[in-house]
Amino acid sequence: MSASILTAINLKKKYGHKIVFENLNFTICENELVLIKGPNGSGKTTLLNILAKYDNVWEGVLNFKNIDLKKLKLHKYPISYIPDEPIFFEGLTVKEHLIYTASMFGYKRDEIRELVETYVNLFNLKDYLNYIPSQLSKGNRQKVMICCSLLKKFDILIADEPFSFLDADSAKTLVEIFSILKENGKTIILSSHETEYFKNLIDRILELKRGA
Ligand SMILES: Nc1ncnc2c1ncn2[C@@H]1O[C@H](COP(=O)(O)OP(=O)(O)OP(=O)(O)O)[C@@H](O)[C@H]1O
Repeated sequence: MSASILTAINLKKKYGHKIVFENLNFTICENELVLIKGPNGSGKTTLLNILAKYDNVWEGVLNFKNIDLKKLKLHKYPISYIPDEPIFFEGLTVKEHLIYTASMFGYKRDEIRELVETYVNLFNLKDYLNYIPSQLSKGNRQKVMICCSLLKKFDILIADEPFSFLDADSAKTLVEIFSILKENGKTIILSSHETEYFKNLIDRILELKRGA
């Protein structure tokens, strides 16, 4: 059994008086692919946003290898996130997004060029490099977001409905990437209604109940 990488103790999230979840406890181990399941509105996106530091208003404890995640600054954050709705920088082209993202993680110039080229080819984004993401289709925007998230250095990759707008080839590519990440010891946490794509990679299911 691998060592634990992420531990949640008594997590609680509420919006006003509405409790999304409370007393939520779980441990995720290194190298696991964990599927977060639950009906619409059960709090999957809410939980992933908390894990990804997109949401800092919650109660409880979240530890990454015994380090309090709340205390880790963003530039040292070990989790990369593919959110369900892509978020981009105003006015930057696809190419600039990819280069800028990779350059924040200490890669050398040649490494950045090679990495960006690899992901651009994997997701067929070559024709869109000089576009602003808002000019692209939903699927291509999603692919740019996926590439940006993969260009970061991380121990854990979190993805919220990453297959939603992808065509079959891109979905297959993403599953292959998940498989390679797992081979390289990474941990993956994802929420998806399209489990058919990656069912063979799932190690464990974490089920959220409505109003749990
Ligand atoms: N900003 C917000 N303000 C108030 N309530 C919110 C907010 N965001 C989410 N919620 C509520 O929190 C609950 C959980 O929402 P969440 O989006 O996490 O569910 P989900 O499991 O991801 O749903 P789905 O499967 O539909 O994507 C819902 O009841 C939702 O209405």
